[in-house]
Amino acid sequence: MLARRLLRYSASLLITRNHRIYPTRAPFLYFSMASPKVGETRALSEDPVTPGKRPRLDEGPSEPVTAEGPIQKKPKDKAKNFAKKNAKRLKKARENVLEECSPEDVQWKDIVELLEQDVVGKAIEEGTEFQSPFAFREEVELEVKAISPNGAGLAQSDSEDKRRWVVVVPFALPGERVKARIYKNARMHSLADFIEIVRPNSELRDDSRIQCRYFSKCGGCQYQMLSYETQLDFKRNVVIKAYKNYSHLPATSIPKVQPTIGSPLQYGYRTKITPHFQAPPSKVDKVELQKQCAEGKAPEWLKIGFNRQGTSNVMDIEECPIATPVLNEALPGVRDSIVKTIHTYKRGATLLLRETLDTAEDSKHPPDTKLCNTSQHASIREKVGDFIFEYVANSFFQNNNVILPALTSYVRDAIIALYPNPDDPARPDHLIDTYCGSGLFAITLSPNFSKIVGIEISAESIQSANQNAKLNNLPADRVEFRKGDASDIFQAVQDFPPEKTVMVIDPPRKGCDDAFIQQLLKFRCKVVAYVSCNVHTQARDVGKILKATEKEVEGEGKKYVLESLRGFDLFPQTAHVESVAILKLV
Ligand SMILES: C[S@@+](CC[C@H](N)C(=O)[O-])C[C@H]1O[C@@H](n2cnc3c(N)ncnc32)[C@H](O)[C@@H]1O
Repeated sequence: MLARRLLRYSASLLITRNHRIYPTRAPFLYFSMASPKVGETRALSEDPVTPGKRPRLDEGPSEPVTAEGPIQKKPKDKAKNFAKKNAKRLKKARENVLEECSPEDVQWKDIVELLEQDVVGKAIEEGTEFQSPFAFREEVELEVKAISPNGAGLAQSDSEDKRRWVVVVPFALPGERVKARIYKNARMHSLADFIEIVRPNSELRDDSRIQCRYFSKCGGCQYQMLSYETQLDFKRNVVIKAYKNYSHLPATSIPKVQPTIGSPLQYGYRTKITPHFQAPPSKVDKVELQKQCAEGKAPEWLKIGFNRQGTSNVMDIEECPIATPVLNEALPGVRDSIVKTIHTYKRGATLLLRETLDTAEDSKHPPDTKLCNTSQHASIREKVGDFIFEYVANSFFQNNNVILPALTSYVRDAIIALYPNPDDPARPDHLIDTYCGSGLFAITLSPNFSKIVGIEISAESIQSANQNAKLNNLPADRVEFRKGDASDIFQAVQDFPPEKTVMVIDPPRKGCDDAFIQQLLKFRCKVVAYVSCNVHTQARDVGKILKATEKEVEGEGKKYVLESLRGFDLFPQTAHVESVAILKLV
């Protein structure tokens, strides 16, 4: 009987606590939940939090579907395979060391805070940290206690035997009572689908604010029910918590986090969207499909859109209110063209819709007309204040154009504020823009610096950046872009005197590597402006930089201090926050 299945591991397992690994006794793991019915998958325990493919409750079973219906497997084999897979997953989960600053790690810290370290420590020692009190697909009522940086509510049951467990429920706010359905059990927590609000927190929630018909199903937005002011406050708290949890700095070294700067547009701001779709199921009758496609009738299995919340299942999306009007106008046509050609696809694909200024020389449109580009390799043009930027459609550029003047001028002003007197000989006038992309910071800050270099790993972006310098009439002997790995830049900038230099750092989500930080510490430029789309890795890196200089100088000489910290809301209605940290050598 599956219900009495006893999984025994004889080898000692390694379990992590606070990122330390230590051996423990070999645990016996009992699963006492009701046995799964044949044909039903159940997550007894899985790798913590990684949302993977899972059967959608509203979409029926997860078996491969053919034109004749689901392929039937022998029930006995299924149960056996399931138990085997589950045992493997559990073993992996127990051995899993969360990567510092990963989304799982960030959430785990909140779970520990909510449950309290003692409770978590005891469960780990007793080997019960994967023994969920909830069954797969169980519907539960929960009290939401906190909100996670990813925008999901962290909830607990008020029944005594289930209280020492967290349930992560999207679209639920602190102070609310919600109904949710468990779909995955992990270490000391479960993931659940939001079902409904039982008791709203009307101080925070007003559902009449929601502007998207897919909200609470699509995984794109989390905060449409909140006032914009509350969204900005939540994001400020994410910055505060990130520095508390990841910088390892004393509270006295962390300045008061300034209020988050909002986006001038809270809907219709996103200049790039990437809807995707899956290929026709292999058993589909291609001839029949082709006929259907020619008539422009979308087959039922074809979904073109974004991932459903918490899954990698695509949901059909016909409009996206956070995308610009130009992209929304183009979307139906792009979708139709896929419907008509879907029979030609052997694999799924991701579409690109990117807003661009019309650059055609023979254009009949008025100046500054915006168009939707769908080609991956086209040249995109946008303006940031008075500056012009061109870049290849599938390369990196910030996706909220309307906030960029505020973001770039904030970075400029925060640097200048450290040396307000233009005649101050100590005022730095050299700028190194690392991870520069197509030159956003180098070019927008160029009026305030006499010599500028940008470094970037993508040859295509460097080509765009050099072209952008020309487009903005910046001579090559003043502004130059060089292809290179940021970890290796300091060889390339030996003509930049550190005492005259400001450095902008804007790395990808994973932050800077140790090689980069070591070289930065050696170079020791006067000011560092660290812009980041992942405040957790930013906090980690800033902590490393400050601690290293503090240790080296031991109270003497120059060290970095964190002058200011502030979030920018590049993505309203979502939980994302961009963070700007200004460091000064004193
Ligand atoms: C977040 S984007 C910032 C781009 C630019 N600052 C902007 O705002 O448009 C990060 C950039 O870092 C580049 N990059 C990633 N790894 C790098 C590395 N090791 N060295 C240099 N550039 C890198 C990426 O190609 C990307 O253009």
